[in-house]
Amino acid sequence: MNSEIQRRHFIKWIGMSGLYMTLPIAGCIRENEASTEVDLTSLRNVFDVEKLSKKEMGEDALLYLNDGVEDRLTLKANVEAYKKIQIRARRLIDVRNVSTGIELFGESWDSPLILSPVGYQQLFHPHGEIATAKAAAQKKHLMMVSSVANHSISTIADKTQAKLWFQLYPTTDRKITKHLLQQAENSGCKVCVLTIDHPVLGNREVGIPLLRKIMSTRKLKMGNFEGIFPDGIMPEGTSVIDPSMTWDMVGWLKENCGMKIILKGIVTKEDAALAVEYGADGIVVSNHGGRQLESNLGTIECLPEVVDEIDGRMPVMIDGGIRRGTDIFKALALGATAVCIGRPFCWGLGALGQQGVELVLDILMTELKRDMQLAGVTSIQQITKDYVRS
Ligand SMILES: Cc1cc2nc3c(=O)[nH]c(=O)nc-3n(C[C@H](O)[C@H](O)[C@H](O)COP(=O)(O)O)c2cc1C
Ligand SMILES: CC(C)CC(=O)C(=O)O
Repeated sequence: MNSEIQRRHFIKWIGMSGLYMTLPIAGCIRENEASTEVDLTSLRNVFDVEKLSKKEMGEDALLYLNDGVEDRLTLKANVEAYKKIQIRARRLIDVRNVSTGIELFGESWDSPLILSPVGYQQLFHPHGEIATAKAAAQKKHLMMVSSVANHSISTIADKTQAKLWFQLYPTTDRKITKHLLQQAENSGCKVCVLTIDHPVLGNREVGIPLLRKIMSTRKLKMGNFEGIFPDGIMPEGTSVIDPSMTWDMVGWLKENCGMKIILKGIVTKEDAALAVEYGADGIVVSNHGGRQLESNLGTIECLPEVVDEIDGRMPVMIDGGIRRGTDIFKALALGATAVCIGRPFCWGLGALGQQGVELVLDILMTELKRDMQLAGVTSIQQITKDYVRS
C-alpha cells in the first residue's frame, strides 16, 4: 500500500472511529472486518500479522502502538529475554489429548492467554474495543479493558459476551475513581487491575507527541469518562496519571469496591511482598510493554523472584514480549498462572479487525498446544520449572 493510500486510511479511520465522537461508525473502510484480498493462510505467525498491520494501519497509529521509551532497551529486553531460555522436553508420553485450561479466582478458563489492557483501540480499527471483545468472547479469552478505552466497559459488556476485567488508572480525583469502579462493577466485572507503573508518563519521544496531536485536533474520547464528562474528554487539571498514589491505594480500593484487586506493574520481590502485606489479590509482572521506565530487565527475568516471594499465595500473571507459543510455555514453566499480550492482538485488530484478533489468538494457542505436545506435557499444571533452562 503506498503512503497516500495509507494516509487516507488513517484519516478515514480517525474520522470514523469516534475520535470525532459524533461521526457514525457506518461507512468505515471494512464493513465486514475481513479484507477479501488477504489469504489468511499466508499469516503463519504473529509477525506476519504485524507485517500486514503495517500495510493496513496509518503511520501515526502504528507509531503510538509500537512505541517504547528512549532507546527501546526495555522494549527489546522483554522480547530478547525469552530467547535466552531453552525448553527441556520429555519423550514417550501420550499427548493426543492436551488441555490448556486454568483456574483463576475460582473460575475455569479454557486458556491461560489474556488480553492486556490497551487504550484507544479505535486508533487501530474503527470498531476498537468492541471488535477485540467480540474476538475474546468468540475464542473464550479474558479481556482487560483499559480505563482509557474508546468504548466504556458498560458498552463493551452490553454489546459483547466477553468476560471482562477493568484496568484502573485512578485519576487525580477520587470521586471520578469511584465512578469508574461503580461502572465496572455494574457491568458485572469482578476484578480491578490497578496499573502501578505509571506515576508519570514514560519518555516516549515519538508516540506521545503523536497521541497529543491526535487528542488536541480530534478530541479523543474516553468511553469510561462519558458518564462524568459529557463528551468523555477530561477537563484541564484532571489526569488519569496520579503521581501521588502509594500502597494505601490498595486498602482504599478494597473499601470502595467489591472487586478483587490485582496490581499490574510489579517487577521485584520487595514489591511482591508489599502486595501481600497490603492485601492485593493478584499480580501482573509487567513493565508496561517497555513504554515506561527504560533499562528494565525483561519481565520474564523478573518473574522468578516474584513467584518465589509469592509462593502460591496469589495468582502471578505476566506480560511483555510474548510473541510465540514457546514464550507462553516458558512463562508458565517459570511460575506464571496466566500470561497476557498487548501489541500482538492489536496488530490483528489493525490488520483485520475482529477477525485479526481471533487469528492472533488462534495462532498463539495452536503454537502453545503443539509446543506442549512436543515437550511432553498434556496440561498447563504439568509445565513446571523442570521444563526450562535459562
Ligand atoms: C498501545 C498501547 C496502549 C496501552 N495502554 C495501556 C493502558 O491503557 N493501561 C495499561 O495498564 N497498560 C497499557 N498498555 C500496556 C499493556 O497493558 C501491556 O502491559 C503491554 O502491552 C505488554 O507488552 P506487549 O505489548 O509486548 O505484549 C498499553 C500498551 C500499548 C502497546
Ligand atoms: C498514555 C496512557 C494513558 C495509555 C497507556 O497506558 C499507554 O499508551 O501505554
